[in-house]
Amino acid sequence: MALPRPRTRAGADGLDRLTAAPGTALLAFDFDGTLAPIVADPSDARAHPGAVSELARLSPRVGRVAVVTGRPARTAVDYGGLAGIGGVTVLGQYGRERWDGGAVTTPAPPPGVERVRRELPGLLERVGAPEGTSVEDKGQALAVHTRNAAGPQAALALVRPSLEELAQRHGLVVEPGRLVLELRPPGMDKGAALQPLVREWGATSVLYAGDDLADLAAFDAVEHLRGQGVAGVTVCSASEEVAALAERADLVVGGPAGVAGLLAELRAALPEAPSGGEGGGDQE
Ligand SMILES: O=P(O)(O)OC[C@H]1O[C@H](O[C@H]2O[C@H](CO)[C@@H](O)[C@H](O)[C@H]2O)[C@H](O)[C@@H](O)[C@@H]1O
Repeated sequence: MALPRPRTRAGADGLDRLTAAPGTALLAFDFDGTLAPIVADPSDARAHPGAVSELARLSPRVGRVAVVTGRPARTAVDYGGLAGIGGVTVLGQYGRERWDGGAVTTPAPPPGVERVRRELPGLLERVGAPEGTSVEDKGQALAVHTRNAAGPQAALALVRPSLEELAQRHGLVVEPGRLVLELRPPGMDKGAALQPLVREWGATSVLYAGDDLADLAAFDAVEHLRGQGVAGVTVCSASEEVAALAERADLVVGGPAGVAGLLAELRAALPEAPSGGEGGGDQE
């Protein structure tokens, strides 16, 4: 299969420049919904096997690979099998955490997180959150999931006003996602996380793939970087749950399996890695 042609001129230029100079390309990916198929229980999420194996093969052929996720960095490393792949950086919790093949660097969460942790169970009970609503405690943030409620969208709409009030009262923001509302610290987003990586590695091109609303900030960053001479391609890992990314992206592929396919096509378009270069993990 041939590498697909982005539907925008800027995206096509971005992909051309990436394949012409892969050694200074940054490939960045969201985790859930992009590298990992969406599943009912967040703790069951694992990267698509094809995506992981293609990342391992691609990593030695490009400048750098990054995963930019709302998950804790360590969770993405473990669920993604990323510790076995060299040249990968993981920015977790929307860029508050960083893993580079070693320990995770993470700041202390602001005090509002602990206050929200204490108040959340009582609040969900008071507003009548239906059975199946669950809380994922990520240390730096708390996520309220409704995927397993009988009416997931209605449940989300029911709890949203109270969660917004709670977040605001404790200096947090609400990050909406796929049948989830996260209460997290302000001041960081995936775009603010991505841009310093591009500068740090002197990337001349960047590809960013995502599936959810939080990835729009990274799409914004790619478009901003184009204005600064960094070529860019945005990729939507499409689903029936989110329309906004497909409308914006240069390339649209069918979920994590489609991302794996795109990575295979990209690899085929790049020169071979130096011998022995593929798949080696960073030292932990
Ligand atoms: O930035 P991401 O890597 O996309 O992470 C965003 C959130 O994804 C996870 O929730 C989503 O995936 C779950 C597992 O497939 C699914 O059950 C849930 O409905 C989705 O919203 C994760 O649990 C969150 O912590 C992430 O922030």
